[in-house]
Amino acid sequence: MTKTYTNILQGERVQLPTKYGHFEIVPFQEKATGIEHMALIKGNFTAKDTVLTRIHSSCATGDLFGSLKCDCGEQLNEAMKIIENNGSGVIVYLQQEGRGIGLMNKMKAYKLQELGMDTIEANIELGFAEDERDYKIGAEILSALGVSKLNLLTNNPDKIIGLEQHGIEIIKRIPLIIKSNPFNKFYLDTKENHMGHQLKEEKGETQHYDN
Ligand SMILES: Nc1nc2c(ncn2[C@@H]2O[C@H](COP(=O)(O)OP(=O)(O)OP(=O)(O)O)[C@@H](O)[C@H]2O)c(=O)[nH]1
Ligand SMILES: [Zn+2]
Repeated sequence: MTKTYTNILQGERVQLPTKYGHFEIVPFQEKATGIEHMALIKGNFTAKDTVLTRIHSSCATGDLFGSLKCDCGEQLNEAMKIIENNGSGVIVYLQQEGRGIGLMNKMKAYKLQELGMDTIEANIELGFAEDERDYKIGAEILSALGVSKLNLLTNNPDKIIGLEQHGIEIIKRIPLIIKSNPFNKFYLDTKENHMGHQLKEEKGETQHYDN
């Protein structure tokens, strides 16, 4: 049954057995644009629970094809494993390809990176901000699922700010650090040194390595 919220429609929630564990999946559609997102859900929670959550922006190259140029695919798989082990949690999968610039532009950005630019310079050269995403729809999807307090799996401080701006409370950040490889080392270094991503071990925080 479709449910209607302010900016989104929520579709049918169904079972999704995966190689990482048994989840449920539910689609969402933005009313204004028709853009579709989805949430992967494990277990039961109530409004007062702090829910282990990953907000993941789509990366077709990494998530579908296992690209080694970024850490997205491994982060997604790792988040599913962590939530499965936890027994409950949510992954909100947002259609925000290329940090919100879309696939055509992301490939233009990759071409510029082949010519020597870093991931930020390439976006700027194309006339975009370094990151075009916002987390309003992500926050609305969480609200639709009855989630308002999170332990958030991320290295990206912008996600915390972006969700808090839309009424979601972040209780704890849990790093999601993937070992670098020769193809993504420069990209990960750029995220750490110029985009504020926290990719080093912090005192008191649990590390997750995908080996
Ligand atoms: N424009 C652009 N986008 C990229 C590039 N490499 C990866 N992406 C996109 O970057 C986004 C990464 O999303 P996430 O993995 O959710 O988030 P993140 O900002 O890396 O933060 P984490 O939560 O720490 O993973 C995806 O939308 C990818 O498609 C690139 O070189 N240029
Ligand atoms: Zn990626």
